[in-house]
Amino acid sequence: MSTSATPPAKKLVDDFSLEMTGKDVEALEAAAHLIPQGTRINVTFLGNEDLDMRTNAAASVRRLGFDPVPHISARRISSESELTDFLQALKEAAAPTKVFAVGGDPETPMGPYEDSLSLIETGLFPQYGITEVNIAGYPEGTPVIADDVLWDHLQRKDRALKEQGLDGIILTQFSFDTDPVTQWISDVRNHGVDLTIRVGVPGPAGIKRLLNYAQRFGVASSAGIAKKYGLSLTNLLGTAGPDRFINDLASELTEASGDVKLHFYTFGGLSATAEWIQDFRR
Ligand SMILES: NC(=O)C1=CN([C@@H]2O[C@H](COP(=O)(O)OP(=O)(O)OC[C@H]3O[C@@H](n4cnc5c(N)ncnc54)[C@H](O)[C@@H]3O)[C@@H](O)[C@H]2O)C=CC1
Ligand SMILES: Nc1nc(=O)c2c([nH]1)NC[C@@H]1CN(c3ccc(C(=O)N[C@@H](CCC(=O)O)C(=O)O)cc3)CN21
Repeated sequence: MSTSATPPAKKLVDDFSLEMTGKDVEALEAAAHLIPQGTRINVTFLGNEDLDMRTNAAASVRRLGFDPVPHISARRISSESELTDFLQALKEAAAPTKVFAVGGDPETPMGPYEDSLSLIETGLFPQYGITEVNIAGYPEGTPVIADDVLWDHLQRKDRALKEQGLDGIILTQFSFDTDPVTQWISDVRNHGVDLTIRVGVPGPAGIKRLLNYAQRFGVASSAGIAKKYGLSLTNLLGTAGPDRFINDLASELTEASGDVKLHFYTFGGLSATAEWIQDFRR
């Protein structure tokens, strides 16, 4: 159950995107009737899945009438041929026009690509039918990368994409607090970056799971933030959804925020998220 969306929040939820893992193909089939045709569905690049699972998941997204956005994690790619094999397999199975290029959590790159800029700079994406590259954004920063490095790379990726005639979108790490998000959106614009921003929000999920992921990814979840979001620290068995977060965010955005949309991290709850969104928009 969720509280309902304010009118600006309804607008913000339009054209949302979702995320699935390579293990979620059956879950996507079950949830498909709840999701508008053409919706962007991202396919994660987790370390415990292989290229076939990811390709197969992207193919199911396409087959069910959605727009696949496969993730490519630079540091998890062991060779150039692994990258081109993956791009070729994706093209044949799912014909994606969009990818999410991200650095990847491994401390040391497993092959020739240290970061997402190196993936973009291979110039390979347009050769495989990709017209839009999504890149990561961190409203709260991220523990392993210094802020000045993040800003520098954001600007360089923006420029590299424009030079290749590729569209770009920023997809953000999830957050439980809208304050750093709205501040960061304004900072992005002040850095001269005009790309559409998809703010990452968790779908409804168990509080324990949400707090675990937050800790793993360096997302703030202090008692004050948890309370504001609706995460009860005394009821870890409960669940929490992003209704307050989305209503707050919608009320804090201004003309100067530019184009802002939402991306839902489903964390194993694809159907629950799709149902939650339907309910929230009603
Ligand atoms: N936001 C998201 O949804 C996701 C984020 N990530 C993680 O976010 C981090 C950065 O990715 P991007 O923003 O695309 O950065 P990026 O690829 O644009 O790299 C920016 C700078 O940070 C360095 N860097 C990247 N990953 C690093 C790491 N794991 N450890 C130490 N230095 C690193 C790069 O060498 C480069 O100098 C990675 O750890 C990535 O795995 C991973 C999956 C999803
Ligand atoms: N730094 C960083 N690294 C990431 O890998 C990452 C982020 N940030 N931000 C959020 C996204 C979304 N992420 C995830 C991570 C795990 C599942 C997942 O479904 N994992 C399990 C099943 C669920 C569970 O048991 O918790 C799996 O099957 O592997 C989904 C999305 C990874 N992502």
